[in-house]
Amino acid sequence: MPHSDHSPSPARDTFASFPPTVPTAPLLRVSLQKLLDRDPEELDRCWKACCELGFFYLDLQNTSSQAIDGKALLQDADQLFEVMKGFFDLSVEEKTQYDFADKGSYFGYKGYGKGIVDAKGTKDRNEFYNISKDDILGLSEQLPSPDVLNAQRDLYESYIKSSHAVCMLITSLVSSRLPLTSSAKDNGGLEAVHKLGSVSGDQIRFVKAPPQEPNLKGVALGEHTDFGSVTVLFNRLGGLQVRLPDYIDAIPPATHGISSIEQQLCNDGWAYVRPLPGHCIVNLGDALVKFSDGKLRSNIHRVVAPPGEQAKLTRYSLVYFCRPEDDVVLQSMVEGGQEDEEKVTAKEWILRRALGRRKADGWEKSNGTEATSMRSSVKA
Ligand SMILES: O=C(O)CCC(=O)C(=O)O
Ligand SMILES: [Fe+2]
Repeated sequence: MPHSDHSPSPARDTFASFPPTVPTAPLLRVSLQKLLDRDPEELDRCWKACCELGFFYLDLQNTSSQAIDGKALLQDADQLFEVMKGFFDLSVEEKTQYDFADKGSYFGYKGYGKGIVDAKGTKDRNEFYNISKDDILGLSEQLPSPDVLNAQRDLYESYIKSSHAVCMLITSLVSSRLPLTSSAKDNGGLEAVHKLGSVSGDQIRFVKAPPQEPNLKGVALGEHTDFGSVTVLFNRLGGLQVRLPDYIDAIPPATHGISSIEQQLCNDGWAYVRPLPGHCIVNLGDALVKFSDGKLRSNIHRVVAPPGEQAKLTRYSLVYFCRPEDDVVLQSMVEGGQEDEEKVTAKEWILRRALGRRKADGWEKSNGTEATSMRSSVKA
């Protein structure tokens, strides 16, 4: 059974083995320290990445700031990779006790094959465990969770606070550059709708994808845009792909040797994201597209089998999703922005999108801002 395999776990050194044979996405590398220092060039580069691709690397090394300690965040992430392995090693029966989808919640466990990856209802090939920020910070009731995870609440709290701070740094940068309406400015801009201490759908996600059959056009996690505002992602093996807009070219492979399946997986603008040690990947979600009336980009991405020799390894990833406060209406906050007919709150939006992907016929209803993501030019 794929979800109870004991294939080798990736250690830090597996970062080095990303193959030179596949095209990769040219994500900008942005320095956290320089952003904290308000380095004008770095702020410009980060803003550009948010508008053009909506994905960039954030270098967390060598930060000396009290505001956000990048090294501590990296250490928390390292520890959480171990914690999640301990959890995923539990029996399927035990893990399934923590699936709360039938109670209308996307927190807790999602078993292997219990989500869909396309409109045809094809089953996913990964497991998730979602931990609510509000649960950990005592803003909501504590959900049942297994002992192996309960023991780590202090670690989650530390990771949540640092990741949220990273998200707020990005949020405040884009808030300062967007032409916000005067009422949005008076109300405190984008930061004011993402307060750590307010009730929201913010969450940690643990992901495990076992090795996929090599002859399969395997998609572990179907193409999607993220539902919320800013995502902080740690992965160590390849497999994440972004679908590049037509104004951004992939970095060609350094050497020959791409497999025919990998080649097919790079059709239509798809390119692999190379994991970088010491960095997280930051990407923007649908809520920022809506608040900015499409000026910011929430790019389509998916997870396929890791490329090359990495395909034999089990892939883990760790995510923090920062989302608007539950009762915030997802609508334009910029001058001249289009009025959305539908006044949907962040809570309704996330529930619709997250739980729709758990139903065989839920694909269309659970779509987000993919159409905006596939537009062919940057909005002026
Ligand atoms: O595992 C990854 O690298 C990406 C995961 C992801 O996109 C998600 O959970 O939304
Ligand atoms: Fe995602």
